[in-house]
Amino acid sequence: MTRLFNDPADFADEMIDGFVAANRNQVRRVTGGVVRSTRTPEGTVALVIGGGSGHYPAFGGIVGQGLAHGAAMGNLFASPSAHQVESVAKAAQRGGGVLLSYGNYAGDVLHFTQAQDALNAAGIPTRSVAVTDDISSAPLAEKHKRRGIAGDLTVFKSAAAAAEAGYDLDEVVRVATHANERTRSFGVAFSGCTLPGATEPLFTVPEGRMAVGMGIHGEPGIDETDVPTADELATLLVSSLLAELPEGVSEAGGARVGVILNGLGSVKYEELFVVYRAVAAQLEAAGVDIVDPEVGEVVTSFDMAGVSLTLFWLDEELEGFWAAGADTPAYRKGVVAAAEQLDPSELVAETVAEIPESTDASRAAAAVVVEALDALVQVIDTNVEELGRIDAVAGDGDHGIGMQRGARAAVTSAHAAADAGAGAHTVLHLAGDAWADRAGGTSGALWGLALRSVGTALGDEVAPGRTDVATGVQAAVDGIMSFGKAEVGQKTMVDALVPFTTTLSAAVADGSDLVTAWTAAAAAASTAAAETADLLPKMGRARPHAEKSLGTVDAGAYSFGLIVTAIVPVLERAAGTTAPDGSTSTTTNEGVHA
Ligand SMILES: Nc1ncnc2c1ncn2[C@@H]1O[C@H](COP(=O)(O)OP(=O)(O)O)[C@@H](O)[C@H]1O
Ligand SMILES: O=C(COP(=O)(O)O)[C@@H](O)CO
Repeated sequence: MTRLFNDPADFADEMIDGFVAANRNQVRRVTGGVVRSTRTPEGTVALVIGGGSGHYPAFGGIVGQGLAHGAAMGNLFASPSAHQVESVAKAAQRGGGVLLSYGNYAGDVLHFTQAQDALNAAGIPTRSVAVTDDISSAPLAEKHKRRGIAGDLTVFKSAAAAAEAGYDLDEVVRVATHANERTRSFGVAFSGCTLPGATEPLFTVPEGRMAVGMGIHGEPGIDETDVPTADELATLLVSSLLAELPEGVSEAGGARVGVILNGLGSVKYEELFVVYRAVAAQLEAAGVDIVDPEVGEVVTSFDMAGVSLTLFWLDEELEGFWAAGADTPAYRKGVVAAAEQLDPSELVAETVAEIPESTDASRAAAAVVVEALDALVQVIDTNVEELGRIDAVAGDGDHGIGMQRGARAAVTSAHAAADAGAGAHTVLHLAGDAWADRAGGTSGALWGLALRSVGTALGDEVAPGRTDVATGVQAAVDGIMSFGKAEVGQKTMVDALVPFTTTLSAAVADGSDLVTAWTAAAAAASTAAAETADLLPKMGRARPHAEKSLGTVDAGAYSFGLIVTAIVPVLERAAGTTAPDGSTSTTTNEGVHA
C-alpha cells in the first residue's frame, strides 16, 4: 500500500524533485529526468537510461560515475516520452555520441526509438540497446521479445564502464549487446502493488500463493504455486536459470558469474539474505564461481512483494566492467575518484514554446478541438477502471490510468494554448506533446503522434473543412501504423483506426457532411473494436501471453471507439445541428466551424 503522497497526479514529479534534493552531489534535474552532477570528459560516450517511475533505484538512482550519465524518468509505470528522452540525452552528451538503454517494453521501445531518430537528426550519433533478461516472458527462440527486469544493472554497468574506459559508440554498443546476451533473470511475486492514490492494487496475487514469472508491472506469469520455503524458492530460481546457459557458456562448472538477488519492493533484505544463502550454496555446488554478488533492491515495483535472480555470465572483458567502481545515489561499488561538479548554469533550462500567429477562423476551430478534448477526457474518466481491467487480462493493466494521465495533460495544454490565441494546429501539437510527456506508454506515444498529425492537417490559418479533418485522421492512422508497425488483425488500436478512417474518408468523398461522416465512422470503429475479442495480440505488451487475451477486446481499440463516439455531439454542436440544450436542427455543415 502506498501511503505518502499529495496529489497522486503529481507523485512522479514530486518524487524526482525530492530525489534530486537528497542527492545534489550526484544528480541534477533537467527536463525529462536527471543527469550526473559531475563533469564527463569531452568526447566520451554518454549512457542514457530510462523508464517508468515506480522502480527505484531504476532509473534515476543509478545515475552517477561508473553508471548512467542520465536517466529519462517517466510517469508511474509508464515510459518517458520521446521528448523527455531527447532532452536528457542532449543534457548528458559530451560529443562522443549517446547509447540509449532501457527495459524492453512496448512504450519504452516506441518513445526511445523516436528519441533516437530525433537525436541522430540533430547530429548526435545515437544507438539503442533494450534489456531482455526475463526468461519467463518469452521463449529463447524469441529472446528479443523478452522483458527487461533486474538485468538492467548488468547491461547498464557494462556499457557505462566501457564508455568511461574511452570506448567509442560502436564498441559501447557491442559491449552492451554482449552483456545483454550474457544476462538471464527469473522472478516470482507474492503480492501486487498499489499506485499512489489508488484504492485497489494494480494487480494482485492470491494470499498464500506465488506467481511464477509475473512481470514487474503485473504482467501475467507462467505458473502459480503455494508460497515455498526460502530454500525451495532458491532451488526454483537457480534451476530455472541453469537450464538456459547463454551462447558461449558450455557448462556452469567453472563459469564465473555475477549474481543479483533482487527484491521488488516489500520483501525485506533479511528475507533476501535467507534466500541468497541457498542460492549461493546451490550455484557453488554447480561449480559456479560467484563474482561480486548483489543482494538488495535494484529494480522494484512499488510495494510489490517479489524476488528475482539474475545471473551475469562473465568473460574477461565483462568481468572487468562488472568489477569496476561506481558511485550513484542507490548503488556504490569500489573506489571512484571524485570528479569535478558541474556549475548549475551549465545545464540550460528548456525554452517555452512560442504561440505562432493564427487567424480568427483557425482559433474558432481550435475552440471545437478543445471541446472535443474535453469530451475525450470525460469518456476516459468514466471508463478508466474498465480500460484497466481489460488491459490487465494480458497486458499490465495501466491503459486506463495512462490514457487518463495523457488526456488530462493534453486538455490542460489545449485550454492554455487556446486561451493564448493559438490556432487549431498549435493547440493540437501542444496537446499531443503534453499527452506523450505525461502518459508515456504505448498509447502515450501513439496518441501524441495522432494529435500532432491532425494538427498539421488543420493548420493555423483556414477554417478546416470536412476534407481537412479526413486528411488529418488519415495522416494520424498512417503515422501510427508506420511508427508502431502494427497491421489490421494484430489486436491493437489499429483494428479500430483503419475502419474509422476508411469510413470517414469515403463518406466525406461521397459528399456527406462531417457530422454524418464522423458518426458512421465512429460506429464502424466501435464494431471493429468489439470484434478484436476474437483476435490474438501480435504487438505490444499483451503479446507474450496472447492466449489469455482471447475473448477480451483490445484496450486501445476499445478506448479509441469510446473516444470517437464521444466526439459526435461536439461536432453536432459545432455544426449547429444540436443546441446546447440537446435540441437538434437539420443544417448541413461544410466543415468544423464553431
Ligand atoms: N505497435 C502498436 N501499434 C498500435 N497500437 C499498439 C501497438 N502496441 C500496442 N498498441 C496498443 O496499445 C494499447 C496498450 O496501451 P498502453 O496501456 O499504453 O500500453 P503499454 O502499457 O504496453 O505501454 C494496446 O491495447 C494496443 O491497442
Ligand atoms: O512499464 C514501463 C514502460 O512500459 P510501457 O510500455 O510504457 O507501459 C516502465 O515501468 C518500465 O520502463
